[in-house]
Amino acid sequence: MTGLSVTDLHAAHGRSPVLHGIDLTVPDGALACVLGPSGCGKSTLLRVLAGFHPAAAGQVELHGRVLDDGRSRLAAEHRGIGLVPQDGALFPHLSVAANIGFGLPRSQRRARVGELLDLVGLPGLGDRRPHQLSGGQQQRVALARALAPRPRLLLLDEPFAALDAALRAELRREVAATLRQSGTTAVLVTHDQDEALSFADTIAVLRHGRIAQSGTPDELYHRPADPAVATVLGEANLIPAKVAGAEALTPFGPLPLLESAPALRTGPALLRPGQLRLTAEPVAGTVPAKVLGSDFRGHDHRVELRPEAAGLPDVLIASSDRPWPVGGEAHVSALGPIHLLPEA
Ligand SMILES: Nc1ncnc2c1ncn2[C@@H]1O[C@H](COP(=O)(O)OP(=O)(O)OP(=O)(O)O)[C@@H](O)[C@H]1O
Repeated sequence: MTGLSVTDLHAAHGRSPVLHGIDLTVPDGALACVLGPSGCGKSTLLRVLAGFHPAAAGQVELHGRVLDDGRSRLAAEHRGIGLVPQDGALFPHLSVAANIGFGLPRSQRRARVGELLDLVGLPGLGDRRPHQLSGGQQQRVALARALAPRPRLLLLDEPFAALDAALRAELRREVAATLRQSGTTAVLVTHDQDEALSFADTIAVLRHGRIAQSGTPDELYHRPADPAVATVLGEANLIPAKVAGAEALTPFGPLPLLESAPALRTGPALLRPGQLRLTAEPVAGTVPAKVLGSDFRGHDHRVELRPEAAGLPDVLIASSDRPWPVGGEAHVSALGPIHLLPEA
């Protein structure tokens, strides 16, 4: 069943159009992510969904009920939509329990607040004030407060942006688990591709107020529609390729194709850093390269290389399980399958 359905949605700030025909479908209970750079219209989209900003045209529907069709709109307080803002926006003078129970009928408050404190992993902290909590705990309270009235849709506006990297990763895992446990349909907006890839069942890439592509994280990462989407989802090496039978001819030799019947015959092929292998000695099919940089990232080393072969980009990015001496030589080979993209 469809939870949220957005059709040909347009919105503007004054006379400046910001959203130019957004189509977005989020199945009931699914977690969706809208990924895009600053200024592409993410917050405007969330505000239209929440009912704080009017649609200029198009339609927003939640569980079959029209919320806005560009002419009439349902007031924000009647939409059953929760919002977790970037900074949590807790009431500083109220306890954690009072923050969570703020919008609830008095009779339900105690039981529901206790349930939510357990759900977000903060049992026993109901009497504290927000300033007595860490940043991550405050965001969990903001999530609990948004979930308290059992919203039909939860909107999350870069809710982890202010947290440090380790806590951000941990909290988004917890939040995704909490939302799945409560069966809540949710839309998260972010400019962080790791967040989108790890959080969502479906990702929509927003570019200049238009959805450039939507699909599962796996589809978008491995089969982006164009070079710009490829880059938004993570580091991308784009190398020239030409289809020949079941393979593509590339400067790394013939490589198998991801699609059995590719739509394109030539074009840049996508190789993620993990698809490049480095060896100290040349072997069949390797391309020599100079090591420009080697950075340890915990789980791997990001190696920047300048290939010494015609037809390749100036810089290649590889992922390696060991560091490579900067200024030294490495030999690069590529692993298929590869996916062809239209020219940028
Ligand atoms: N209140 C406003 N009045 C006029 N223009 C606005 C207003 N709010 C946003 N805009 C413009 O609309 C466009 C989209 O802004 P929006 O805040 O939706 O983008 P965003 O993707 O959420 O950006 P960020 O990630 O930086 O928050 C931008 O060009 C912005 O300057």
